[in-house]
Amino acid sequence: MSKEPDRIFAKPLAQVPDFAFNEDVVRVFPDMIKRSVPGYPTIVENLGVLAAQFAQPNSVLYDLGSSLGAVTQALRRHVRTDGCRVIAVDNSAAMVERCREYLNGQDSMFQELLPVEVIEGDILALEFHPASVVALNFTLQFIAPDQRTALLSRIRQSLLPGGALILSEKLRFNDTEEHALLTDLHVAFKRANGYSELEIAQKRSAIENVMKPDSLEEHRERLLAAGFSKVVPWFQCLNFASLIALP
Ligand SMILES: C[S@@+](CC[C@H](N)C(=O)[O-])C[C@H]1O[C@@H](n2cnc3c(N)ncnc32)[C@H](O)[C@@H]1O
Ligand SMILES: O=C(O)C(=O)C[C@]1(C(=O)O)C=C[C@@H](O)C=C1
Repeated sequence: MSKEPDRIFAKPLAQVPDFAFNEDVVRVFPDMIKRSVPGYPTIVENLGVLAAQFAQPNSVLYDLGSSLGAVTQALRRHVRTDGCRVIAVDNSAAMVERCREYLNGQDSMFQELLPVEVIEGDILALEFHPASVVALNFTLQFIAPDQRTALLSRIRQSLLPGGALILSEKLRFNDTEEHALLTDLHVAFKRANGYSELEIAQKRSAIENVMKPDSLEEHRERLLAAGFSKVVPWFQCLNFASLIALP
């Protein structure tokens, strides 16, 4: 994986453009996400462990909004169920190109990995195969809020008995004090990871129009409305959490 440090917002920008998963972001993405999302390495590795418990024989495991394929690689490290394959989907051409290179690298280092297909496409337009595991790892927050229930309903309909959706998101909090505290602590996390006040402020304005976090209560209600029967949070670090939703 690229070790290039994220300096995208280090210099003052006359106007901060909306955040996009373009070539510049792709180059620094492993560093950016690790320094920005508290608990990210733990979530990704354990997503593989969880997936191994839900994977059903001869089914598909989806990594939706796969970026550079970190989740896909974890699925391939942990899932040994017969006849499973991974489908990774992202609508950023730059991400997909680099993801394919990284997965070729994983194939050349390890044997007996699950087969994988990387699709450049919109997850809102995807025809789902019967699936046992669907991962949305920090992707739903970039989907327009009015499209989220429809997407989750389609995922629910594709899920086989015994399968699961694993949904990781940045959270907002209905309680004003809780929201302020966890937001401040997230800024402290970024500062401790070497981001300057300018970088933190410019990144905040870059993502505010394109990334719309929900509260845990909103996630739970929406997942139940989409037909899931049970929602179980399994990880939270500051204002980032991951949930298991059962069909
Ligand atoms: C924060 S990143 C996901 C990180 C990745 N899952 C990981 O764990 O490393 C969000 C990704 O979702 C992708 N994305 C956003 N909207 C999408 C859509 N409608 N269809 C497909 N991919 C989308 C972006 O291109 C981006 O790569
Ligand atoms: O909330 C923030 O400040 C972030 O930087 C979060 C976040 C994310 O959750 O996806 C935003 C964009 C990048 O993909 C990496 C991290």
